[in-house]
Amino acid sequence: MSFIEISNVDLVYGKPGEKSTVNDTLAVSDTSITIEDGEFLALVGPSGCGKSTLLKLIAGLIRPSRGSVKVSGQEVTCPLKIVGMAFQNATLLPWRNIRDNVMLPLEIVEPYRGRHRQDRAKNRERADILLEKVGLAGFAEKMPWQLSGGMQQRAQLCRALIHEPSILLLDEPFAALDTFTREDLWGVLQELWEFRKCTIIIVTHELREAAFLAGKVSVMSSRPGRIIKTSSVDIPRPRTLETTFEPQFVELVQDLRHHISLGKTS
Ligand SMILES: Nc1ncnc2c1ncn2[C@@H]1O[C@H](COP(=O)(O)OP(=O)(O)OP(=O)(O)O)[C@@H](O)[C@H]1O
Repeated sequence: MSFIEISNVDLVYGKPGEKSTVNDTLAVSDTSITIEDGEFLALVGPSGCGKSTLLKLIAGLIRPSRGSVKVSGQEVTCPLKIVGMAFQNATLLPWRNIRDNVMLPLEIVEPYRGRHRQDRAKNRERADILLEKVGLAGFAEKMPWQLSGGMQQRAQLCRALIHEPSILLLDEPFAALDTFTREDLWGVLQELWEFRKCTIIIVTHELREAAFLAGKVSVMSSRPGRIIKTSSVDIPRPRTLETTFEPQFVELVQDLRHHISLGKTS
């Protein structure tokens, strides 16, 4: 049994509670994939092929129209508490300082929620450890608008990890950043994964990002999306920017690009 098992899943977006119509969107079709505990998987594919939909299915935010999604052998039927998520734009609350933003999930997710008041000092310490890990020591008391986009994205990663989720889902988390900041954050995320060892699934359009970060990269076809190829990234860690110029890395990126082009025409 794998940690996450997606088996023969179809997902149709339609009007809730209404019969299916020709206007419904078949987002993913007959999609299967398994992900092991502690694995770092990247999902790549053409725009609109259903990558974010797969993340939502794993998080339990939507239910498959057909097939099954299981985590730890259990069918996913509601939003999972063991999931942390981060998206393209850092959505930090502007009226809270960085530390209080990072601590937000502890006020919402059980079992932390019930103990939040008595554990406040301990939780502050947990937030500060994570902030230090991503290079934001000393910024805990700043407000979000006092930080650059890259720094806000670092804080968002801390917020996604504060409740120690077993699964971290990242939907194009660095897409809004410039190339240099983005490449810096690859290193930060790689370190966070080494530190926490949770299962990470990242959706990205940047094939170098996928190859740098992941242990396995799955390519999806155009909509209705399905997995057309999964490649292992057998490049030793920790990976550095120099790694991205090595022949093995360049070949992998070219191969991924080739399969995405094939998936567009299939
Ligand atoms: N809530 C929704 N209602 C109706 N259709 C939707 C909904 N969410 C997504 N879709 C459609 O489902 C398809 C897959 O969308 P999804 O966001 O999963 O793709 P994606 O691969 O993540 O796209 P991108 O790379 O452009 O972000 C798209 O055609 C999209 O328009």
